[in-house]
Amino acid sequence: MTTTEKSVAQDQSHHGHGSAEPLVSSGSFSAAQLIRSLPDAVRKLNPREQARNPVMFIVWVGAVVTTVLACWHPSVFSWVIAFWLWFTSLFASLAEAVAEGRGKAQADTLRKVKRDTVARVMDPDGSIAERSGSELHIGDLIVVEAGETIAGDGDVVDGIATVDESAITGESAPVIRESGGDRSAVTGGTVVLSDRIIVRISTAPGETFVDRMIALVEGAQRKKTPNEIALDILLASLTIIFLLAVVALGPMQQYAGQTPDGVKMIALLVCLIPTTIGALLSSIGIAGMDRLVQRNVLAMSGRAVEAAGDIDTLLMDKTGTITFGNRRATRFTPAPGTGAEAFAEVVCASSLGDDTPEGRSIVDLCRDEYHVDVEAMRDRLRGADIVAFTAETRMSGVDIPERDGTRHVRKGAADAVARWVVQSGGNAAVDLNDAVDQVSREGATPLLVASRTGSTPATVDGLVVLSDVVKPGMAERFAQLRAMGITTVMVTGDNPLTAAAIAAEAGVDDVVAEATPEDKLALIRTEQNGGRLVAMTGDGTNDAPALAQADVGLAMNTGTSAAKEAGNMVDLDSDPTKLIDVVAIGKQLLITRGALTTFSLANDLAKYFAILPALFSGIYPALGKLNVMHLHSAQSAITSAVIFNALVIIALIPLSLKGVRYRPGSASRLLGRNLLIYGLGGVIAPFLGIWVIDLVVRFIPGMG
Ligand SMILES: Nc1ncnc2c1ncn2[C@@H]1O[C@H](COP(=O)(O)OP(=O)(O)OP(=O)(O)O)[C@@H](O)[C@H]1O
Ligand SMILES: [K+]
Ligand SMILES: [Mg+2]
Repeated sequence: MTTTEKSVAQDQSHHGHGSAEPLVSSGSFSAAQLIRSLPDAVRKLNPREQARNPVMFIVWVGAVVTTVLACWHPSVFSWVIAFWLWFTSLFASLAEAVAEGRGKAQADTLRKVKRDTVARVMDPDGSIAERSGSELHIGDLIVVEAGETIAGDGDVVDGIATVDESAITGESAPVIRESGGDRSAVTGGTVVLSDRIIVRISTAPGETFVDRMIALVEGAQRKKTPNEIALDILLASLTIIFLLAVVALGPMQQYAGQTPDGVKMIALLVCLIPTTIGALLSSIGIAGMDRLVQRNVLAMSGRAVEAAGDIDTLLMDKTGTITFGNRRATRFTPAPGTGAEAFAEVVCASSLGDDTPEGRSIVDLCRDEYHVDVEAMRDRLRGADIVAFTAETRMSGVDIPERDGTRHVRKGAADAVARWVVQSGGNAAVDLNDAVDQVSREGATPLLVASRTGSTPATVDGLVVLSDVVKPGMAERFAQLRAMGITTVMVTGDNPLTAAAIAAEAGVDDVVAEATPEDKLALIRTEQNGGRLVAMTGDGTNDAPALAQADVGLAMNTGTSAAKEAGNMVDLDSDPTKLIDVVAIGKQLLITRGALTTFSLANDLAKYFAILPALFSGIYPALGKLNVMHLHSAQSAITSAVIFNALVIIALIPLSLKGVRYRPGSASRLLGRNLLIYGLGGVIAPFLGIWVIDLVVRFIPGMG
């Protein structure tokens, strides 16, 4: 076994792990995190930071004004309220600081990966110059050999190597990176273990994958999602309504012959406005992203995480996503009348210029099994025109100038080659059709090989069999997706029979074969026009348009740079069924936000009714009868409410970070259950909490 083969085996076994892991890892949380984040939370109390959150900004302004009033007319009551309003602001900042703090350690680890490396840059004339990794430009070609660190992100344009990506993926098994195929992307900071590759730099220093990962885990570039903005607007509107309602109390009190008390009115306002969800909203979002990072998925936008929670359809490509993606030639079948050796010569000619992994595996088979003199063949093909493989033509080949006219050789998908044969007046309906179907039904990929010289009709020469292996554990994971209400569709450029065979083995719901990149894109648009949210996973450059169009575009880390750039998520483990976790985490995020919003609003409403009787019984004695909890006085009631309001934030930080439990099931039942727990709980909690706090607060001197 060569090093390369050995690591392929490791690569494959490592993919298998994913299937046995739990559905959603609940985030960790410890009280120590609260203490550690305290300095950051204090830093967040500056007005610029506070102004980003309308609800909490009102609390902050309230705390400032109350402090001024307390200095002006000092009283125990004013000072107690001022203190607890500052605590409210601090607790809210703490929620965000704790959520952000969890990414900081990870960011520090990643920074170590980013240390500057010297790159050997290949100039157009072939000479090599050493340059610092931070001075690389897009398009530069760098040479990396065994034992060296890759200086920047890019695609392998020449060679094949095993690469240690553990610094980024945490996975110790080396992976293969090679030119030409869908496993060409390399990440700056990873280490080449064997062989030598030439990499074309695809990202500018400072904007690399690791840079983006650091920004992501630190939450530095976190933007509010449209849903969060909508909720912010709703909360701000509620805040304005309550502000007006509280201001209107002033004249009412004056009318009743009392001087309005500024501190009391500010305290009442803070109790009424939705501070709980206002304080926890951003930490819920950050925690969602963080949970994905824990699962080795990098989400480039919060919007994608939310969309994942509502996905209806999942599209996947076949090779490299459902299968391992090292499609290799395993046997040749010549057409009747063509000799095995003659056929191997033709196949070899068609593949010598084909720089895809499939093409190289064909040349290997020609040399090893059919004893073709590959070097002699290479010499003979010097003046020939290479026809490179494209996903549109689904063919590759070569045009060789010969004495009696140009000899055209093509190999590719059976339907594409058949069309090429018919176009030149040849007969594609050869005796190989049964063999093609047979190979396809096994789930292998048949490539037809055909040729013609000058203007004579083309003939089919034979068949190449490419084999690939379905990643283990697919069927049960797709069954889980089905239970979540998600339809799985395999879209592949391969022929319908092969596609159907692999689809059956992998257990997907639907399959689309012979799809070009445009077809994949069109399929997503059709789904989206039908009002469905679509996720796409893929690894190839030909998947990039679809990855960009999908609501959730999950690119495999093994894929090409183009795919990783186009998608809005990257799975470092390159496991398409990871989408199950992504969906679960997205759903959990939406559910958690819904639950805490329900709780917050119910809570505020209940607080109002809990303290109203005690507050106004001085003005309207009849209200005193409604003071069912026998709160001590107006002052103690409002103080208790403010304290309760602040403590609720602290109490709910763990839930906002860990998320509400999510199990696949009917959405309406889940909604009903959450309304019951968080709606009813939100109504009852303030009555209990304020009653208990009031029992203590009443002993503070000056509480009436
Ligand atoms: N090097 C090659 N030369 C000629 N034909 C090829 C070559 N590689 C693949 N093909 C043919 O082209 C078809 C499409 O390949 P492509 O890699 O574009 O598929 P795809 O759309 O990415 O689908 P998937 O990745 O799911 O197989 C293959 O099924 C195969 O028949
Ligand atoms: K409140
Ligand atoms: Mg592909």
